[in-house]
Amino acid sequence: MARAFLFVLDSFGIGGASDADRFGDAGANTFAHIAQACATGAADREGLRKGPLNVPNMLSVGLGRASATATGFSLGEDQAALPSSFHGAAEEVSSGKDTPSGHWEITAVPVPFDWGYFPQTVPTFPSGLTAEIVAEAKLPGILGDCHASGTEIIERYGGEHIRTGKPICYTSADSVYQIAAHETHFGLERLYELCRIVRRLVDPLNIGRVIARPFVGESPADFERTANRRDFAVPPPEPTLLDRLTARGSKVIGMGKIGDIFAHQGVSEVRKAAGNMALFDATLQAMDDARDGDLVFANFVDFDTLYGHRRDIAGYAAALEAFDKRLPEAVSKLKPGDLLLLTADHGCDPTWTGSDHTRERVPVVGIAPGLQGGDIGLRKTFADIGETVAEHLGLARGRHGTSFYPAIAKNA
Ligand SMILES: O=P(O)(O)O[C@H]1O[C@H](CO)[C@@H](O)[C@H]1O
Ligand SMILES: [Mn+2]
Ligand SMILES: [Mn+2]
Repeated sequence: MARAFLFVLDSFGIGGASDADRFGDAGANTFAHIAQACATGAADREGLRKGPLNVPNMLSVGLGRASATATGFSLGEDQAALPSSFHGAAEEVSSGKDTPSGHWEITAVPVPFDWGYFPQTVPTFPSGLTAEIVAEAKLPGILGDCHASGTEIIERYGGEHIRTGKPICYTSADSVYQIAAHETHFGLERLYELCRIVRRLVDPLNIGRVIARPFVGESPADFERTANRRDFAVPPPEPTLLDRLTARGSKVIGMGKIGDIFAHQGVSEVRKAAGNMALFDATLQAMDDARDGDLVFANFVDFDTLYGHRRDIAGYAAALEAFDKRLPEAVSKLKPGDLLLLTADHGCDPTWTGSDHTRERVPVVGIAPGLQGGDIGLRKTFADIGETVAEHLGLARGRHGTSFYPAIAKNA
């Protein structure tokens, strides 16, 4: 049984989703398009990075082979696989390409129902909803009321927000109601309280998340979002892997956004840190703290928020390279019987149009010292990940997904 470590590289898709055209995403491929841009020098940035995408450690646990399974794209020469490493790709069955759907499906609870979405109109929010929010939260009104990129809308309305006290409300292709407000002029606690009110009011519309997007700065040139983002998600529709683990007394340590994504259900402990690297440090500490039967579940959000949505190819490539450099530190923490698995919750191809997520397959790669490892092929649902971790940690089978544990354990 030992321990399990699940790392989600938020938005690191590898293309090839069979239903991508339903989302307008046919051909989107976060990994391949970044790698191709790097190969041509299109992702060079002075002082940041240069040349071909340099991720040898992820390749050594099978990222290249996982990509080949998803679409046929592989990055240069095949890398020597580490002993006990396994690799494959997984397709999402949930109806949305959002963060909660991806994470819940990873924990063996796919989301078959359709979320509520706000239309591509201005205003985007129903007038009755806005009237209720304004009245209950005693606001002078709202700004935005449209689909937008979070950084651009702060640039556009940040000044007016500070002057008028009206929060900036916007949405995206995801099932979200996002609220940007200044940490001091509006107040961080007041923003969270507003989000709680909105959470309740959008429940009947089946909206997945209300997200507080606090920022600081005094002018468009220096407005900056802070690490105090908070997501108010609806709880998963069924008990997840996390609930099944905590119910039998195991500890689930949720790193970064994990607690919020699961509406704090099944998460024994939340540990946060600002930025991927600080989060990596905190995750290494959590790996030390985990006992047999425990799960450390980490979400590395910068890939998505800072680079995917911002369509910043060089930034995304540099973030992958920085993560890759640290991977051996996590691998060195593994003891016989442990399982480390790297995956993603959806794509966010920085070469794609717009600023939304992209429907993609995700990598399922990792290492399980003591097991044989090998090719796990193309999995039909992310839920296979959750069921594999469940079997590894000694839980009974769940209702969704098929464990690939027998495949990697054979001849161990
Ligand atoms: O543009 P920003 O504010 O980063 O918003 C993005 O973050 C949201 C939550 O992940 C997504 O729905 C997308 O809209
Ligand atoms: Mn995500
Ligand atoms: Mn996102």
